[in-house]
Amino acid sequence: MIKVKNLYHSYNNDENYAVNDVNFEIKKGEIFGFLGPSGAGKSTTQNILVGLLQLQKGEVEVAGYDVKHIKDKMFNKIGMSFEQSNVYSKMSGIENLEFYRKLFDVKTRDPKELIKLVGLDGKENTKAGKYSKGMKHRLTFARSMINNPELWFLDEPTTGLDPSIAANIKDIIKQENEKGATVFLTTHNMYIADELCDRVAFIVDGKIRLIDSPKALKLKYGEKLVDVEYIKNGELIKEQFSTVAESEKARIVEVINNYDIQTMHTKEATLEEIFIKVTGRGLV
Ligand SMILES: Nc1ncnc2c1ncn2[C@@H]1O[C@H](COP(=O)(O)OP(=O)(O)OP(=O)(O)O)[C@@H](O)[C@H]1O
Repeated sequence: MIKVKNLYHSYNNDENYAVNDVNFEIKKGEIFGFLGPSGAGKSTTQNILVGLLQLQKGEVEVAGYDVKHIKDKMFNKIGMSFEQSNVYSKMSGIENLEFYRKLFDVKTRDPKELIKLVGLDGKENTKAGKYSKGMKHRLTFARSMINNPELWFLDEPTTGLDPSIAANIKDIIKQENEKGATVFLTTHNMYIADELCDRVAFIVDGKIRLIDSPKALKLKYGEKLVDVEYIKNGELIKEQFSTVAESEKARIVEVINNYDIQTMHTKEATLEEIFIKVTGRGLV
């Protein structure tokens, strides 16, 4: 669905690259997370992919189109929901969607259905200029789905939303993906990436440091430990065991068989910890 080969971009046309020899491929049906701190080169890469920035150097294919020669038809296949909500403030929510759907020459979705899906029903006739930041964000998100995109670019789709609305947005992303949409997700948020992505790329200083599935990364970088709390002689005991060392494995079984277990947790590395370990950088 996306092929990127030896991609470079310099804003000043010098050797100071915002994107520096980036390579990756995204298969149909994948949710691919592009993760990195501020200034890493995420937006620059994404903007080249969707034609907002001109390709300077490298090869980029998006939904079967070479972005060197972008055809209008490519936009029938893609959807974009970026962090800066750019809705028309003098139009209502529903008018924004009705207006936008006319730009496509493929079958589009019913604006009322989309308004409901993102929880803006009851506010569909209010001018978008009167919407809160989160509501504008949801309207932009709904708008990005109007052409049933095969390839969906999402930039920080849950940032600034309250937890229940963010959970709803995550569910919609999962549902659309199950229906076949390929997702390119740009974020600093490791939790959403961990929950949604089939694979993630870590990008820092314009370079991809690693691409893998969150599960494989956790297996590779996670510590094989388990924290156990149990009651012994009326006292709460906390102990940590290795799940690899034979003697400690036997001890876990012994504790389970003989004492009242209160809590038991594996010490799985978070994506954020892995990011720091791999790149030596935090995510902000
Ligand atoms: N229009 C521009 N002109 C000059 N330099 C720019 C421009 N846009 C971005 N840059 C620089 O390019 C580099 C990559 O920026 P980019 O916006 O792609 O990062 P990002 O990972 O998307 O960051 P954020 O998470 O903050 O959006 C940064 O050093 C940034 O300062």
